Amino acid sequence: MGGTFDPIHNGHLVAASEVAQHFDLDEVVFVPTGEPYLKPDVSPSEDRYLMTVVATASNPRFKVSRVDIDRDGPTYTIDTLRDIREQQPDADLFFITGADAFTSIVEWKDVDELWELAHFVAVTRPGHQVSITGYPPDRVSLLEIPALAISSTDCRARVSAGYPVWYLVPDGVVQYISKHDLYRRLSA
Ligand SMILES: Nc1ncnc2c1ncn2[C@@H]1O[C@H](COP(=O)(O)OP(=O)(O)OP(=O)(O)O)[C@@H](O)[C@H]1O
Ligand SMILES: O=C(O)c1ccc[n+]([C@@H]2O[C@H](COP(=O)([O-])O)[C@@H](O)[C@H]2O)c1
Repeated sequence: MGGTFDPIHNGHLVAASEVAQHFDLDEVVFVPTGEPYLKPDVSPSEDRYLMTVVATASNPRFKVSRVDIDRDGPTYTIDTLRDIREQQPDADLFFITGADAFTSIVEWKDVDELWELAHFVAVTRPGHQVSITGYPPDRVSLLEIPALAISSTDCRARVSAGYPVWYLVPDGVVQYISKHDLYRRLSA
């Protein structure tokens, strides 16, 4: 599951857990982006990586990969999947996206090759419509999951405005945000 995770929140974790259960996955690898070229002004990748480590630590089936943050340049999923394929040549790969991310996939780099490297799972997300019609049916699935209307944007705005993010993000992530003074000085 790729994401900017700025910060990781319970919507991400529920999505990963639901997909793992539905597709009987051995593990879910969270891959924080290095340079998400469509998102300006993200927090340092090490902070986003460490929050992802903290958030996933209690689940033995959840892992975190550094492939995107250790690669220079803009982050493209085609590179993510090639790197993970190289590390795990025998794995059957699934790439998890929310409804909004899946809808933009036609604009992603080398989109036609993506289907060869992984099965894509689009999960439902409140406020976002999604359809998988027209995509390769054996390589793309749609999964309805419990609706959690949480976004990283909203979490950042809440911290900036002095509102709590308890129970929107895991406890360890609340503590990380506080200790490292993240999101206090947003301009918006
Ligand atoms: N509440 C949610 N339910 C389902 N999928 C989600 C949810 N939040 C995020 N996702 C999906 O998780 C992936 C990573 O999301 P990302 O890290 O960009 O979080 P975000 O909440 O969308 O962030 P931002 O608000 O900064 O755009 C994307 O595929 C996104 O669609
Ligand atoms: O490959 C691309 O061109 C591409 C364009 C936009 C997003 N992605 C990937 O989609 C995932 C979710 O991205 P985001 O920006 O919604 O956090 C993350 O793994 C990104 O690297 C990938």
